Amino acid sequence: MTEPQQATSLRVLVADDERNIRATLAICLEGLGCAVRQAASGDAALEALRQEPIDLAFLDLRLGAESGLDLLPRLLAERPGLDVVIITAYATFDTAVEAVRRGARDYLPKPFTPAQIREVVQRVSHRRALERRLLDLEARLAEAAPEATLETASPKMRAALDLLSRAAASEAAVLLRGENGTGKGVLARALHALSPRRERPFVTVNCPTLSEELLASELFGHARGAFTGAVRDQPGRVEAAEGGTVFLDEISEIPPTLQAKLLRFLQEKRFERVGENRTRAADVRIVAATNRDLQAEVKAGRFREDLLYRLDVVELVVPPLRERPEDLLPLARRFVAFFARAEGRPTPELSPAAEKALSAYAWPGNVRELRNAIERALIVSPGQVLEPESFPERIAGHAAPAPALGGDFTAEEVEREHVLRVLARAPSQEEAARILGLDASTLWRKRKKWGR
Ligand SMILES: Nc1ncnc2c1ncn2[C@@H]1O[C@H](COP(=O)(O)OP(=O)(O)OP(=O)(O)O)[C@@H](O)[C@H]1O
Repeated sequence: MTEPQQATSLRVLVADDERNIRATLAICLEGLGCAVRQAASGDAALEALRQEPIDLAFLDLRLGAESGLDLLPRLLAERPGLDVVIITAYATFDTAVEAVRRGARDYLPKPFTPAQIREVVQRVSHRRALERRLLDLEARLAEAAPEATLETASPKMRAALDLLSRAAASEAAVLLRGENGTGKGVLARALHALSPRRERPFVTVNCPTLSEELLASELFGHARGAFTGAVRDQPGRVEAAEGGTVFLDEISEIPPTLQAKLLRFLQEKRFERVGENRTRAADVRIVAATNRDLQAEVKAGRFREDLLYRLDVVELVVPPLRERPEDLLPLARRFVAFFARAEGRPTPELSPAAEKALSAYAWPGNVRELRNAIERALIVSPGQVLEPESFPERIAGHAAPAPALGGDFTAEEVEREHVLRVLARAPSQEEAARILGLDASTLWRKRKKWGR
């Protein structure tokens, strides 16, 4: 995590009718690295806010004849994110409460010390840095994967999606089965989005990542003191998802005692928080996913048969990527476009050899592996065409041998290979044309002929 932003870049307004106070505060704030504006009246303060993106204002409770409390909402209306600290020689509990009620962040009785000012400035800088970081993370999360597509040309996937949309309308528990990375999480979310519960929360619980106690608490919540670290009452995911869907990922990893609790919850929609006797009810739909053969787990005595039958009222098998070859290239192109956009560069093309390599590879890690391979390919290949070499050897190795000089290839095959490779490494078409000694229109015609 980056360090919270230092006070240096805070822009601070000091609004006080006493010149001495303004000057003292300004010196102190400048000493902390802030850029300071001064205002002797309410109008001057408003004007300063209009002109500059002020972060923090110290506002006197009595600005001459004006009331700082009345001015406060006007300042906030001018700049909604502003932090305001009321300063006053007439400190009373009531005015402090009223100031906070009207939106002040803090309240400082005069005379104040430089240490108090430093503390205020540090608090504000710290909070602002955290806010920015949160916004940044939210933006990056939204960018992390392209919108999942439910379009498919694969008959197997089509059948799975048809079943998904039929199941969505019902209340039945759904079990998604498929290898890692096939998109079970994506489909669980799609099921929720297609269901009548779509306006309510979709909440994921990742079963293998937690200890038994923490998983129980994650699902059903806990009472204060239920275990070490349980410092307050805490609702679980089941409560957080009220009216919506809970997605239990990797359900086979759920320990036996919790299997019993989950079974009861599926039967009665009732549960207790860990460490509490009160029985609560929740209205949620359960969707679970597994990459294991749960029948085999039942036979081996690791998974309760009655729970399995409650979970797989509708069982949906998500085919691995190698069994839906029709989806491979459309998905790959989608990822190429997505990661190119994230880097702010034009979308490169996949060369025929690269397409061939991608199509021939078995993708044991499924859609996730494809996504990661494309993300990496864009990093290592700045040009406009992705060649097999842009991909890791295990994938590139599936490409047909490239036409080589002096080999059994036609002149056009060699020329095509050469031109496409230059296009792949050149930063622009113009530069590629220059290297190849072709004019732009000839290069364009050749590309068109080769379908590039
Ligand atoms: N149809 C799709 N369109 C776009 N992206 C997809 C699609 N299917 C899967 N992905 C992407 O592939 C990755 C893996 O998907 P997801 O996590 O849903 O798989 P999973 O089967 O739940 O995996 P695991 O079993 O490992 O939890 C994610 O980055 C997801 O965004």
